[in-house]
Parts: sequence; structure tokens; C-alpha cells
Amino acid sequence: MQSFTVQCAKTVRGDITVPGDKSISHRSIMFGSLATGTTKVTGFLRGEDALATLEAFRAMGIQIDDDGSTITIHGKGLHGLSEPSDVLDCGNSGTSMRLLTGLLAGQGFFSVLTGDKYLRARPMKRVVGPLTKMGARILGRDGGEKAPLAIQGGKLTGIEYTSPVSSAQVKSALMLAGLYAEGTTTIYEPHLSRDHSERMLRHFGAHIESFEGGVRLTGGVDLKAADIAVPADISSAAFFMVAALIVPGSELLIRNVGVNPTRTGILDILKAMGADIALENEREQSGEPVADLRVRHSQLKAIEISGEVVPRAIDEFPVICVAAALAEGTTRVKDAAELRVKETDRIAAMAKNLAKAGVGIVETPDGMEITGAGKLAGCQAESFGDHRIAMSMLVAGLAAGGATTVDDTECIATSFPGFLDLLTEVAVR
Ligand SMILES: O=C(O)C1=C[C@@H](OP(=O)(O)O)[C@@H](O)[C@H](O)C1
Ligand SMILES: C=C(OP(=O)(O)O)C(=O)O
Repeated sequence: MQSFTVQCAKTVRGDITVPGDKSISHRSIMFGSLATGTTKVTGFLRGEDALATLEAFRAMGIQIDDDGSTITIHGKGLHGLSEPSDVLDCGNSGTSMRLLTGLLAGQGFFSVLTGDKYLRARPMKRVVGPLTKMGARILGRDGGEKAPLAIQGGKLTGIEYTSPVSSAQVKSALMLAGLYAEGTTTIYEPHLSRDHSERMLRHFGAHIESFEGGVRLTGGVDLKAADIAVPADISSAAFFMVAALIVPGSELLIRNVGVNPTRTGILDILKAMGADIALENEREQSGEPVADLRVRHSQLKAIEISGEVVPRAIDEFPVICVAAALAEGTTRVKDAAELRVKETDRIAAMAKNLAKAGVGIVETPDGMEITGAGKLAGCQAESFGDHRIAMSMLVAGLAAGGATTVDDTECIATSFPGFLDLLTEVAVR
């Protein structure tokens, strides 16, 4: 098992670019494969999660070339996939498994999805349930709650579905099934989750109706290939934003970051905490808003975080915990029970790790209360096999007294290859 140790940084400085957006990278492969014609993707994230999706489509007969800079997908249209001869391995990726479940439910063939031990423990009924209502035939462990999932594709009918959780994976799985369903598919969610599927489907020429509280699409629409420039992932940029905010004298420019409003909860939260973050050079790229982010060290203060901002920052909570640990006062997080069913229970994992760094965290069923400690102690932290926990604790280590070691850091390759080198590069000692 690989571990990594960081020392306190004097300051954090640099002009950096982080890897491509994970959500958009997954979708570029999926929708590019289902479109008619050739889709060229630049800025694709070569992290394990997005590569698991890429390999799954290759296994279903799609030719996908990678020359090291551009990914070229030779799309075969909505009905061009063929039966995979083996189990499709989604690795650690919930997005691959849940979106593929929706897509595979509408195919004329049989398939099986599996993943690593973390993914096989995550809830799948949230997609299996509504897909079954559309006519899908899916079997899984624990009554269809856990992978492996066996999917006998077939005829689907559009439904109206109100999701109890704000989840882009649920919404996108049903939209992918909806492409194959007879009639229209309508999905309502409590708060708007990330809308990359909607934007990319429109980019490929499909008609999707987005309205207050939901989205609707009609089955059978053909998708036309269109090139995609993937912006840098704001969820990856978040680690460097917090690093610059918590280390005195820091200034970082993070270039070409996706700032889709359904993803910018992290900016709203950090700014409410008093962060100095400026958006520069705002522009649009393949239907997605993009900007450069300039971040300067700031004295942060505690806030309350709940409601609609939670799904817009869902993957950033581990690193938000680190910001809160160095803020003045007690930060309260509510409405975030989803954090308990990610790669690990992210509330319990951060509470355990930050306690070792001398920070008081009280867990609640749907969130936590974090009381700023003024300074952090170096510690021996655990990743729990979760990339975002590992990266968050390494960022915390830049502002801690003494060394911080994080064990089991291989998982970082899931979403952020090159993270350790970039962190070492920006930390001035
Ligand atoms: O659709 C997506 O690309 C994602 C949606 C979110 O999951 P949920 O839909 O479970 O909230 C997020 O946590 C995940 O990292 C990526
Ligand atoms: C939750 C995450 O991803 P997924 O659900 O795709 O595994 C994540 O990247 O933080």
C-alpha cells in the first residue's frame, strides 16, 4: 500500500491546470458512442473512472482511438452497440455503473456490471427501481440493491418519476433509458443536480426540455456527432483552491475550469466563508461555461451549509471540511446524507481524520458540525480507499504543524492522476 507524506508549506503559488472534468469525460464517451459519426474529445480525463467507461464501450464494439491528446470515438448510432462477451468492470466508478445500467436496460442484449469492493457496497436501487418501472429486467445482490447487476435489455416505456434524491446519476440513467423508451420520460428532483447530460445531449442535437424541478425527453431521437473540449474539473480545482486559501501569503491561478452553475456550489460556499476567489476570462466551450480562477489566502469564517447548494458541491465536502477546520467558529452542514453513500462514508471518514489533526467534528445523520481549530496538527490519516478523502487530508497537511501522512493513496488515480506532483510543485517550502 502506497502512502504519501506532506510537510507544512510556507506558501502556495503557481499558475496551474488540473485534469479534465470527470462527469463530462464519462458522458463524452457515452453520448459520442451513441451518436452517428465521429466525435473528437480534447481535455479528456485519463483517470481510472473515465477510462472504465471508455473500456466498457470498446467492449461493446465501439472503436475509440487515443493519440495521447485527442480521443476519437467512432459512434455507431443509438442501436450500434453489441453484446459484451464478458462482465463490464466499472472499477470504483458510481457514474459508470449507474449511467450504464440505464443505457443497457434499453439494449437488445444481456450484460453484467461489476466494480471494486467499494462500488459493490453502494446503493443501486435508486436506478434499478425506476428502470424496472420502465420495463427493465435487472437482477442484483440484495434484491437489486448491490452490484454485480445482470441486465437483460429489452423494450422500455417512458415514465414520470420523482426522485427522492438530487442525483445526476439517477437523472442521467433515466435519460439514457429514455432515449430507448417509447413515449416521453420525465424526471423530477428536489434540487437541480449537475446538468451535463442535458447540455451534452443538446450539443448532439437532441431536444431536451428542462423546466423548474425537472427534465423531459422523448425517445428515439438520433444524436449527431459533435466535437467536445472538456474543461478542467472544478471538483479537482477545489483541492487547490482550499490549499491557497488556508496557507498564508498564497496566490494561485487555476486555468480553464468548468463553472457550470450546477457545479459552482464550492465557489458560493467558499466566498460566503470570506474567500478571495476571482473568475477571470469567462467564456463558453462545447456548451459549458469556463473561467480561470484566481485564489488568494483569506481568513475564513464559519457558515451554515444546507439546501440547494448541497448537490451543487456534493463532491467537495471533504475539502470543505478542511476549510471549515481552519475557519473561525462552527460550520454546520445539513441535508448532506448522500455523503454517507459515496466511495466511503465521507462524513465519518473526515470526522475520524480531522479528529487526529486536533479538530472537533460532531457527526449528524445528514451532515456535521466542524469547529475551527486555529491550527492543525500533523497526523497519520487514512484514505478509506476514497480519492477525495486522500487529497483533502494532503491539502490539510500543507497547513499543519509537523508531517501529515496519508495511507493508501493509490485511489487518487481514480479522478486526479498527477495530483501528488502538482501539490508538491505549488507548495513553497
Ligand atoms: O453524474 C455524475 O457525473 C456525478 C454525480 C454525483 O453523484 P450522485 O448522482 O450520486 O449525486 C457525483 O457525486 C459524482 O461524482 C458524479
Ligand atoms: C462520488 C464520486 O464519483 P462516483 O459516484 O462516480 O464514484 C466522486 O468522484 O466523488
